[in-house]
Amino acid sequence: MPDKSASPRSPLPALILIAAIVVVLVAAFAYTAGWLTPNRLTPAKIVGSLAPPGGAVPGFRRNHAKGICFSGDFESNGSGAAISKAKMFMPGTYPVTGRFNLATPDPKASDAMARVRGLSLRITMPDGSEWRSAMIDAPFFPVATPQAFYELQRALANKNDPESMQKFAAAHPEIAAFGAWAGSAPWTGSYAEERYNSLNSFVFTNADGQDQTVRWSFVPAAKPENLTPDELKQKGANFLDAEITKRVQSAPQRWAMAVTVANPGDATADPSKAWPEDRHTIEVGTLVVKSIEPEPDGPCRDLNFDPTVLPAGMRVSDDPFPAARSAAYSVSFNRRTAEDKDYPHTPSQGAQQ
Ligand code: HEM
Repeated sequence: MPDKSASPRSPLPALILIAAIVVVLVAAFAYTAGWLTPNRLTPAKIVGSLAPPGGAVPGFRRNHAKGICFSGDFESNGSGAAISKAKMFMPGTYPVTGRFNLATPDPKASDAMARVRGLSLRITMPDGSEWRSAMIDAPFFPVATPQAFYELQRALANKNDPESMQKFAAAHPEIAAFGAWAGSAPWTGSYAEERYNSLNSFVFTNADGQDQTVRWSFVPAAKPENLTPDELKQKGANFLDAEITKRVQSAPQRWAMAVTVANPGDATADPSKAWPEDRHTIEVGTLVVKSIEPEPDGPCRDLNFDPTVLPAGMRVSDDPFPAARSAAYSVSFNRRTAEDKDYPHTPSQGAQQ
């Protein structure tokens, strides 16, 4: 018989446990939302910092907002298989969707004002795997960390403190080399005459399981013809789009893909540090740009050239940028595609990330 005189079990411990679980869940949510760490750098904050003076331009990329799409092929010569088992390094030809672009958050910026030009690529392999990459023509990045990139945007936008950039440069001396490059490097008159660099480091793994840390560049076949400052000034605001459209109509344009392997001790986690020129470099194939399509009707508009979309045989390294970029590009992609009505074109196929 049950002992009716015994007191019923107290519900208190169960209630305390439930309350504790609720507290942990609320704390996890608050942490994720950044409420407990207001100074933590979030992808939304970093993307917010990229707005031009008049505010973000709805419907457009939050950086590298001005650009033009292209289609073409990657012709692999097979040499890349020695360092990566990625399918795109097997001998063969693989379709490419890409975008030439300018490093500005303003889609109406004049081409003569944008110092940095970019090349974005998506190579699709027969098994459906993809390689995406977004490179620039600078030989190194202005800053060493994603946090410094955010602080740079804040310093550039800080109109209340005339010394904000001097203070930034004192705290981030690596920016001096970039300033020297930006002030002295020649300007060409064509996207086709630029060399584009990954700057970030990645790890390639070959079929034998050997890892090597690498960077890559796309080296133009076209000879760079430098513009004088006067010639640059006389160019129209959109001369680069007009030039590349005409040039590709008359002949496909080519870039050799060169993969550079790090030596032990090279700065793999810091894209503001170029590696010495003598590093082992393998030419693995050729990018052939065959047609140019305006961005509004083009296949690149609703692509996110997330640098962490990598096939088997490639992975991110100790470089913190690709992960930070991936998170920021996703915020930018989500914002711009949600603002579709503000962009001068509605894709019939819907957005793809
Ligand atoms: C923490 C550092 C960085 C941040 C926060 C950042 C942010 C962004 C954002 C928000 C976009 C627009 C993405 C979209 O809407 O699809 C973008 C595009 C781009 N970024 Fe970055 N970026 C960073 C570093 C870099 C680096 C290191 C490179 C080159 C080595 C680079 C090259 C590009 C290029 C070429 C594009 C154009 C991509 C396209 O055509 O869609 N960025 N960046």
